Amino acid sequence: TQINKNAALHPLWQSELSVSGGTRQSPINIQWRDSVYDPHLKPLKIHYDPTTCLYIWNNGYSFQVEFDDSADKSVIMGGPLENHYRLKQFHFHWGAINEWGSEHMVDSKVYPAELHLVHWNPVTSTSFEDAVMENNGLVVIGVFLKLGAHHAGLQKLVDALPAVRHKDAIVEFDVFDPSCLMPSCPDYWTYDGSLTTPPLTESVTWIIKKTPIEVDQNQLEEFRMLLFTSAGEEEKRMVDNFRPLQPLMNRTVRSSFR
Ligand SMILES: NS(=O)(=O)c1ccc(B(O)O)cc1
Ligand SMILES: [Zn+2]
Repeated sequence: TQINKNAALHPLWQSELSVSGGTRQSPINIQWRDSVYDPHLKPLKIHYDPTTCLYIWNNGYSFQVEFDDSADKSVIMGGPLENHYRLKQFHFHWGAINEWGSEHMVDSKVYPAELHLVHWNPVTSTSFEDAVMENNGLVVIGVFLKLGAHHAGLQKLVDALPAVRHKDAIVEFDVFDPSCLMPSCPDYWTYDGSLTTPPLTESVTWIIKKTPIEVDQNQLEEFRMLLFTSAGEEEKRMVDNFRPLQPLMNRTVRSSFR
């Protein structure tokens, strides 16, 4: 398998080679012209219950908002999916500057940040942890962030970031509807891939939204004030927490739009 040229990006991935024998690793560069329109792809249906939001925490490589996934309250279905999937958490990846930060790219265009909404299949798995190891146990929706207008929905998240500045910090985050982070355009690409951080398991159906959401400079800069490090340690700013591009190998990216 291809050895990542710039794997020495971040301690988390420093020792990383492409998962030995990995044939469906993520992220990838989506070549628009090579994607294949699939008329059988249905519209994605999203029903998030804002009261299932639990807390926000700094896990040492991103900030993450966790949801109560003990019932089918916040679910997605349709699109390329055969059944419904439960929302477990969402998090972001971003750069030190606006010139890079996203994990996926579109025709080699990189965005300053990327949102991942992580869901698991309660029909074939009994828990998220099981689903991580299951073929197609997970669905991650990727949404690109671009520099532009202030995002009022995101600001509620941004206002909580100072409280989770250090690794392992956690703060209650009671009512939040992540649908507000979804672009209104229904168009997406979909392909079979993997987690982009260890364990890098090849269990993810990726759904990448074509249209980015806009956030402003101050909001991006708040992301960059988070720390990889715990309280008391020498401070390391949490930036560039994205994985290098992985080879497409024998995969086709399908599009829901012509
Ligand atoms: N970055 S990602 O969405 O591929 C992802 C999601 C979940 C986990 B995990 O729960 O370990 C790791 C990476
Ligand atoms: Zn991610």
